[in-house]
Amino acid sequence: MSAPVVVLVGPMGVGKTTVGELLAERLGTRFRDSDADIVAAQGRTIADIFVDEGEDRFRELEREAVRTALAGHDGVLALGGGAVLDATTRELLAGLPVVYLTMEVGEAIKRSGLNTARPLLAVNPRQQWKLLMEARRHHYTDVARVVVPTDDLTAEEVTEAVLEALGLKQSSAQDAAESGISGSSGGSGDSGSSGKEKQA
Ligand SMILES: Nc1ncnc2c1ncn2[C@@H]1O[C@H](COP(=O)(O)OP(=O)(O)O)[C@@H](O)[C@H]1O
Ligand SMILES: O=C(O)C1=C[C@@H](OP(=O)(O)O)[C@@H](O)[C@H](O)C1
Ligand SMILES: [Mg+2]
Repeated sequence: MSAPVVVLVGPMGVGKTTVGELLAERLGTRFRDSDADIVAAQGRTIADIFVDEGEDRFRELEREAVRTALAGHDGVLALGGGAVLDATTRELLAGLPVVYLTMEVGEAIKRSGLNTARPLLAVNPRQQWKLLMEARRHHYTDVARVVVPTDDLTAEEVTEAVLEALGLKQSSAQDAAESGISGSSGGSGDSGSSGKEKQA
């Protein structure tokens, strides 16, 4: 049975979809996103599913979408921000290379606050985001192998930090060997922001 090489979790707008695509490119593997799978299967937007059938129904669809993706995908998988609310999903994530992308509330509002595609933030986004994080933060932490803060980083920088945090980044010696450069010294100027192992 295949298993994803990276699973991204974290709040709405933190960059799971964006960084997931970049990671898949860097790793030469495929990208999958539970929200996109739901939209494709349902032929409706996430916002329409929430309006037509409510959040509970969306969570059911999400549970099945995540289960299917976890069982049949060996690339990078981005989950919707609320997927970790489901206990079965959290169990399925045990032992996998799960990365929790984090950001502060101000950054969250910049990235997604005014985006009506995310119905849970449509009204009073700052307060909603804080409430959601209070309810979810411990789940993200529980399922994650590593935590990668994303404030003040570009999506490309977050991608590098994720690779580094999971030990998937080639050393500069390997990079140099593959690109035919010998006697390399010094890095690319890449600094800081590597992910940290989650505290027990
Ligand atoms: N590191 C980043 N810095 C600034 N903006 C970002 C970053 N990562 C993603 N974004 C932007 O934030 C928005 C939400 O990103 P997205 O990947 O959809 O997040 P998620 O899938 O976690 O909800 C998009 O407009 C995206 O371009
Ligand atoms: O956090 C959530 O409850 C949600 C996050 C969204 O995905 P992103 O985290 O990719 O924005 C999407 O699944 C839906 O709008 C609900
Ligand atoms: Mg997304």
